[in-house]
Amino acid sequence: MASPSSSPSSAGKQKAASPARQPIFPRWPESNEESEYWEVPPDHFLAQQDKATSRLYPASSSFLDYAYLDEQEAQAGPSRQASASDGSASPLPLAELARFMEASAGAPTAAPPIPVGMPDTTTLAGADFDIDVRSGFLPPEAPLDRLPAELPEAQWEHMLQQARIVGLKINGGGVAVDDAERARCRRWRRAMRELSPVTPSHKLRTDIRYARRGHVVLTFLAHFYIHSQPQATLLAEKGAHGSKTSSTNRWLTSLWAGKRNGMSNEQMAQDAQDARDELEGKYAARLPASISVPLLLLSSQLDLPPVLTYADTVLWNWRFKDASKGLVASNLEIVETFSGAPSEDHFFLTSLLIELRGVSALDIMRVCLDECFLGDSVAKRRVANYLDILVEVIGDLEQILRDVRTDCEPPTFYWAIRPWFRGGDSSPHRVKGWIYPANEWEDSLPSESLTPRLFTGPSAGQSSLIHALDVFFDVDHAGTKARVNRPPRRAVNRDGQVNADATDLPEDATFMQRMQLYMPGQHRRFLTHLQSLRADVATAPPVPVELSEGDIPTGPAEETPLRHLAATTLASSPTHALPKKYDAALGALRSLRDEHMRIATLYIVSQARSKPPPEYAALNAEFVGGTLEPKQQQQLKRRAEDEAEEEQAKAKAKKEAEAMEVEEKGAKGTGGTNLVQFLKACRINTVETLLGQVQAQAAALDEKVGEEAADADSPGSPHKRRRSQ
Ligand code: HEM
Repeated sequence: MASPSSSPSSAGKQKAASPARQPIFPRWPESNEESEYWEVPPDHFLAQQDKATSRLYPASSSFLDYAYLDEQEAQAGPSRQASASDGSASPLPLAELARFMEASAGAPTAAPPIPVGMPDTTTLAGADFDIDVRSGFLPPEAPLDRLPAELPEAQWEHMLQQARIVGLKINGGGVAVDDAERARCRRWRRAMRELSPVTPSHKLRTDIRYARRGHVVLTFLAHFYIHSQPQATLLAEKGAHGSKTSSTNRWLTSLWAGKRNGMSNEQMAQDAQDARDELEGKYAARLPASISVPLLLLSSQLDLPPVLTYADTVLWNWRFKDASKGLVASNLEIVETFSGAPSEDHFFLTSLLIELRGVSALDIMRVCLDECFLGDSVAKRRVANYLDILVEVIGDLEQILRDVRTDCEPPTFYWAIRPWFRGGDSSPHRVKGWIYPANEWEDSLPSESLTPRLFTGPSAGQSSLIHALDVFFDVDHAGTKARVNRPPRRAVNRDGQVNADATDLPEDATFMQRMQLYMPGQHRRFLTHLQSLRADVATAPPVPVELSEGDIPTGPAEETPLRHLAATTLASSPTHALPKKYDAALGALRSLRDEHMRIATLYIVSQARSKPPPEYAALNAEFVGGTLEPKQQQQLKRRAEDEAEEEQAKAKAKKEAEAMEVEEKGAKGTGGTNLVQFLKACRINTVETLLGQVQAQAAALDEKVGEEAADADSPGSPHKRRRSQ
């Protein structure tokens, strides 16, 4: 809470000082500012990504060298250099590509000057951050839903279409999948390996809509390729311990190899080898060059990691049902799914509709920020009114989220959809990380000589909208700020030095920060920009009762404009509506998180405790590639089920023992914070941002909702897994 000693005069001071104040941020974010904010450690995937790119194109630094690609491309269209507005032939920073495109498409290249002393909140819906006043974080035009046949990249579309025709199944499919189907899927994966990589053509390099579609297709192919392979772990583990399974399986594979299925001898031998290789996990975490080479390039261009992201599954994965009706909720449909199940469509659509409704939230944030910087009595009244509308909008977001239940079945979501999303950081049994050969030479190297790279799969936690709301209200996941009854978690010592050790950050903070790295570059920069809008706090920040002056964190602890205005208003006129409205809007955000937590409990935690439906029953490796009599199949199926049950019981006992140990130690997150704790922490961070007395009440309610799920934690919490990244 704003300390009464600091607050009464600060609004006045701020206003008085404003004419002399310089704009808080430049119109275009400076790259050094960004790199300061996002110090990417050398072993981070972004750094690795740059390395991979430079291996492929040695002349490039951290960005693609388009000149090199142009040279390579026989039928290049008008060269980039010729069309670049500055006439420079040097590599174009990739993050600038979209801006360049917008500029060349006739979008305004320069904004009118910002009056001195006023922050540039116009960019909250600015083209430079790829945010549109009508569509927010969604592109205003429907994304491209297919790369045209005349482009070389059409081969990716073809393979995606084939993936659906052969019916790729998660982990090779359950026990119901027959040999012929398995063989078809194996041949699809072989075709992916045999395909020569196509580097992005001129069209994809110069038209962002094409580049985005390319990323969508390649990331779907990547996840199809990795996750449709049979789970070979059981076999590998048992084989390593000399169990019979390995030899049984060899027998099955050779038995299967005796079937012709219309293949030549050579093809049969090849396929039998593939079946063995897949069972041994040879390709389990290694992308073929036909996917990884263009994916690394396009990812670099779009400033995204080379993995399926929220942008691929939601932001760029929709079309109009009827082009003439435009961007209205009832007129949108999802383009790509893995399972083809209506539940998956609805799952993505829920997020899409949230983004669409969120456009109003962005608009309100923008006008509020304008008013905050004026900060006079009229502005305060206006902000209070805008916050009323924001409560309604956030309420709508909650309703949309609640409605996910209408058409998305929890078991289908958990067993048939979610497993496709896993990134390389969360393969439950296999070696962590995926291998991305960066060129054909690397593709010929054995996996052991290449470094696996860790990426997280898509999560709506990558939605810039929710992050933007957090920043706007000043919800502090990093724990660097003092809040009522809460000292900053990242302590400042008596000498005033901030303990900047990242390992001290709570996991909810590192997760939220990491999620920003999976957003399209421009959206990430938008959040950085939004975070840079600080109230110019002339007076000392509030001092929590337990801390003395020397403990107050510096720098990052500055308040955001809205919170500052609300806090100073509370201090100077406790009955003013503004602080109450601020708390009410935060209450709506907390309520959204309450609902989200219920959803996560229903869709993940509860499902993880239940048995999978037969069609998704864990596949025993012995089924893979084997041809069995129905009686033998039954026997093996029973054995597989017994084993799965036994393993579940063991995992449960282990987890309980771990939980008890953690409780005894009173330590938090020794083995990584679990999913429930994580979501709960996000909600607590929201509650702690409240200014008023309602906080104690809200915290109590928080506990209650938390208890609904506290004892029901997912053994495979993705959050737990992410800790290793
Ligand atoms: C069936 C629907 C959903 C389920 C099962 C679900 C599940 C989860 C889970 C397990 C997490 C923890 C982090 C992770 O593993 O990714 C998470 C985080 C998150 N999810 Fe969802 N989610 C759903 C829908 C949504 C939607 C529609 C949105 C909004 C667009 C959303 C926004 C978030 C955010 C912002 C986080 C980060 C934590 C927070 O801010 O509270 N989720 N979700």
